[in-house]
Amino acid sequence: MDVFKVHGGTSLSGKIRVSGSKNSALPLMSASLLASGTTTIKDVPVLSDVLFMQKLLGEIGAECSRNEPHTLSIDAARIYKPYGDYEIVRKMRASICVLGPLLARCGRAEVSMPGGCSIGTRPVDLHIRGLRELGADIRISKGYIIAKASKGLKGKKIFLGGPFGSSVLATANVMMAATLAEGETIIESAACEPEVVDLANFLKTMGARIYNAGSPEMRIEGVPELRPTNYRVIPDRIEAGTYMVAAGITGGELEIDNCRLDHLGAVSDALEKMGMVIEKTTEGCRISSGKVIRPVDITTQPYPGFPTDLQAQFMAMLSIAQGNSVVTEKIFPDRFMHVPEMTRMGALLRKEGQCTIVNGVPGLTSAPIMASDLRASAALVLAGLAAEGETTINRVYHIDRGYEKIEEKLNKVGAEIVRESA
Ligand SMILES: CC(=O)N[C@H]1[C@@H](OP(=O)(O)OP(=O)(O)OC[C@H]2O[C@@H](n3ccc(=O)[nH]c3=O)[C@H](O)[C@@H]2O)O[C@H](CO)[C@@H](O)[C@@H]1O
Ligand SMILES: C=C(OP(=O)(O)O)C(=O)O
Repeated sequence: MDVFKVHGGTSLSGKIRVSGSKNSALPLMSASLLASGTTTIKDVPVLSDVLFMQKLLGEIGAECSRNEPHTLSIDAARIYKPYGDYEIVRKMRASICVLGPLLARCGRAEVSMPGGCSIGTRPVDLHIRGLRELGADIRISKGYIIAKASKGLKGKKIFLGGPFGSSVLATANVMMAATLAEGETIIESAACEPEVVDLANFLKTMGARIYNAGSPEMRIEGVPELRPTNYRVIPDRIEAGTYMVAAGITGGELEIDNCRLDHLGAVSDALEKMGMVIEKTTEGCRISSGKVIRPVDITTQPYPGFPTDLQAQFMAMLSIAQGNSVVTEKIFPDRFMHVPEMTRMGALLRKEGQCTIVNGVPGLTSAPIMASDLRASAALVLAGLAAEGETTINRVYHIDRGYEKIEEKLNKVGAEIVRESA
């Protein structure tokens, strides 16, 4: 298992390029199963999650190949096994996204209950409820979701809200299945995340009829079939937000290319309140640190609210702010695995229910620490960049799920991170 040795204390400066979005690319790859033929997706990041999805699609029968490093071709002419094996699906939450397309195209699917980051309980009841509403017969057996729709799927008005609001991947699954259903589907309480809109745009280029994606009430008119397409994935807003924090936590200045500021409204707002200056550039943005980091309260919410996937990274920066902040997690109330690790680095954090109170300290100190999940790992890298001395981060395989060459990108702008095989 690889470890990172992060030598902190240097201000970052220079230009960094954000990769294509992981959370967009993965559902797009599954959606390519909806059409017989070869779909090409550009700007697909090279990540372990993408490799897992390629493996899963390959076992289903769709051949994946990369002509260029970031261009992925998926030949879904034949599907010989509408099946998602536990050994792959347990590794990655997004693998549940093959369920809707397989059901719509083959009339049946058998997919293991998914895994993903250890960030608390992650049920799939909304996925199942949505697909059942479209007429699928679904049962759970031995950890597998077994779905059948021998007479096809039928459009319907479906309420997809759960106890924590909308669900990104349940919206994706139901939307994909509904593209080939008979008649009209309306998804109420649909997720509005940019990745959902990207998926809708992708499906539209395949011939799907989708209206109002990005609003809580989305409408889909079913069509008899979809065709393969060529498409470019949107930039990864979470990776961009992570690099914005990297500039702030090191008192530096970064130009961030391939970044959509319009997807980062709540994030930019929080950073500006913390004293950062953000300017739009043709390729993305330039972000410069203020004289001090000011505290700010953050509450994670569905888009356009503050993203849960940046909560840990912001906590790292708030831990050295001049004052106290409250971080409230409203999407995954237990997503605080980074708290004990940051505490080992001298952060003053007190968890109370779904909040963590952050008492800003003048600086962090290095320590051996353990990455527990993807975004917690990124947050620990950021904390390591700000800390005096050398921080050793164990289990960085988590970070390889969602950040392409993070150490190379950060080292180019002045960081000192060494990857070692332990
Ligand atoms: C691959 C991918 O895109 N992952 C993202 C996606 O995950 P994912 O789509 O799995 O997250 P959801 O949007 O579904 O989760 C939102 C909330 O709904 C709950 N819920 C979800 C499904 C369900 O059937 N029942 C239910 O109660 C969840 O426990 C959570 O409290 O959105 C999350 C929230 O923005 C992000 O943190 C993840 O990075
Ligand atoms: C939680 C994440 O991923 P997943 O949903 O695949 O676990 C993430 O991208 O931060």
